[in-house]
Amino acid sequence: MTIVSSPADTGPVLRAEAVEIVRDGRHLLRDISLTVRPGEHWALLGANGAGKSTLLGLLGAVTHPSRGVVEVLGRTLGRVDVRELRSYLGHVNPRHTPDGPLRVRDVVLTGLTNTAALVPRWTPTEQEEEQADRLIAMLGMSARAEAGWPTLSQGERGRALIARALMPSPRLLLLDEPATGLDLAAREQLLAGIDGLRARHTSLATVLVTHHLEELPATTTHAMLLREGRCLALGPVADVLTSDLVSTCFDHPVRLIRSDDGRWAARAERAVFSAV
Ligand SMILES: Nc1ncnc2c1ncn2[C@@H]1O[C@H](COP(=O)(O)OP(=O)(O)OP(=O)(O)O)[C@@H](O)[C@H]1O
Repeated sequence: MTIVSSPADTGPVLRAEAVEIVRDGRHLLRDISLTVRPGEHWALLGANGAGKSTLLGLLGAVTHPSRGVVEVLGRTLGRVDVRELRSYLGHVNPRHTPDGPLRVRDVVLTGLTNTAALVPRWTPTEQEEEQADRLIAMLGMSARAEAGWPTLSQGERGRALIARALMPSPRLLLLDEPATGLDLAAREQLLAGIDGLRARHTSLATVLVTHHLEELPATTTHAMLLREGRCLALGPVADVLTSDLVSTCFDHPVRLIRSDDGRWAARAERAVFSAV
């Protein structure tokens, strides 16, 4: 599989400059600037309501900024057909609900038309069918390819939705809390799947939203910390994922631990009570 088909194949995959989003007179995002290059894997972290999903909506060409500039795959929002632009992106929304009694392979194929159901009178080519089967295999789902969507576990759905998002061979994959609702084994399988995907497709860029550091794949290269709609810090993970910055971000003292396998864990700092 080649992950190359999109406008403006060179340069940053995403660029936001001095972006603001205002709704009902309230700033949901303020002064956000960010550049994502091919091969970078960003984590977007912040407490509930910090603005992560709002920012991902901008980066996925779903919404427009109130002020500032957003370029997605080299195209400036506001000057481009966003529906066409979106067809070049992979966007994994764990709340995606397929329309109708679809099998896993059908749901993956709907990634090509970016629809909830199979488009009437649309028939995938042989190559597209093969692509779907390759992606299903890559995400470890071959044994469930013929299964009906309602019979899947949450973890299986998560992996099938990543395969769906990869159908248009995107250069950019956006993942909105992909581990939500997964049990321990399913989460670990999902993270291994994301690590494997990044290793195989070295120019793919990803942005993953979460509020749990334990849900970050080891291959995460960069992070942005959002707090109350503002960027608290951004850059390589070694600079940004520190106990001090994460404590400020979540308004709670935490100790950050990075284990030998490259994964992170956060522990709340306990208050020390002295005996009287
Ligand atoms: N269309 C809208 N109009 C008004 N307020 C909105 C709108 N969309 C989101 N908000 C508010 O903007 C803030 C940021 O929401 P957002 O969903 O981006 O946060 P988040 O960081 O993804 O949170 P969570 O971790 O809880 O999912 C929240 O206070 C939310 O209520």
